[in-house]
Amino acid sequence: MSAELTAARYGKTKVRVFRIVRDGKWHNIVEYNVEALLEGEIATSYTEADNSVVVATDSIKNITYFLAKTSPHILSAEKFALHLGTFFVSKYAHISKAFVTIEQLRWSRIHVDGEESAEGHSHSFYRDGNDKRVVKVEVDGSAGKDKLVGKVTAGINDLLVLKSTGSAFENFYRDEYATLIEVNDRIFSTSVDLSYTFAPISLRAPTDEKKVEFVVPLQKGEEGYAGSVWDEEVPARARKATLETFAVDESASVQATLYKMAQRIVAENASVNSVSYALPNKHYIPVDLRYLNIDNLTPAKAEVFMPVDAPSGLITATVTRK
Ligand SMILES: O=c1[nH]c(=O)c2[nH]c(=O)[nH]c2[nH]1
Repeated sequence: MSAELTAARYGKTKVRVFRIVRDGKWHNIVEYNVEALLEGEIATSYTEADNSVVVATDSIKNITYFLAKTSPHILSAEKFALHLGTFFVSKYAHISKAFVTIEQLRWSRIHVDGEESAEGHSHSFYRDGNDKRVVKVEVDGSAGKDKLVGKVTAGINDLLVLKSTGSAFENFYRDEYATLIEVNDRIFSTSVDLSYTFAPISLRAPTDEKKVEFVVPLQKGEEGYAGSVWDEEVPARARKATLETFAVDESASVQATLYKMAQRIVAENASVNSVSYALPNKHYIPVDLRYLNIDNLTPAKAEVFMPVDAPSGLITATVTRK
């Protein structure tokens, strides 16, 4: 029997980064969990115990903190991920690709009655949700270190939502295994995982010796600006489309609501190529109180429910621009 190495990628994960950007008395903050993985001419580190090709994962962590301190793009997860990926591929001749994933935790300004501005407090924040923004970046230098290509996927994980009506599930396939009762009114709850992709972008290689430069190619308003990942409004529009569609849709199924959410994100974001959702159907079962002669089962009378952790349905799909 013989076998060979067919894939190899390594790096650091769960690098926890908190950064303050001070603008006078106004503080801007971000909290990121960063993963940075590298590919390239590293096979011998696996096959021949040759560590000379290994940029230590400890160094990868150190670089993440170094750029968190020095990158002018730290407040944007997309730009910071692209900056970090560009650095690895530019700095190390034998590293051809970098895969950077950033999970951004929520911190929003506290609003204090009669104090500060409408934007909220200048330096006090709270965690206003357990959903995370997720940005996945691949920086590919395999066609040449001056021909860097960036591939970006971004989205949201763990956005928990529930609606107490406006959801039905009827006319599904019936056979001897179908025990589920059709309902024209039910609870619909899901924990949204959303991701959307942009067309690959070309990235400018750093021109300085230390390879720390990262130039955002074109800003909004500049000639040739293509939107794409540089459009900082995409995350807010995608979150709003998800929440609003969920709220107002008269849902025939998780599938049908998912499709409407994805359609709206594609329609509203010219640079988004495809949208994927993974929606667990978190079941809430009306408690049967017939043994006490109490009706808690007919939809209009169903008031007490048992939330079910497992199993849940899991509805997924990708909608791609034609
Ligand atoms: O919206 C739904 N989609 C399904 O595919 C499904 N299957 C099921 O049992 N309940 C539901 N609900």
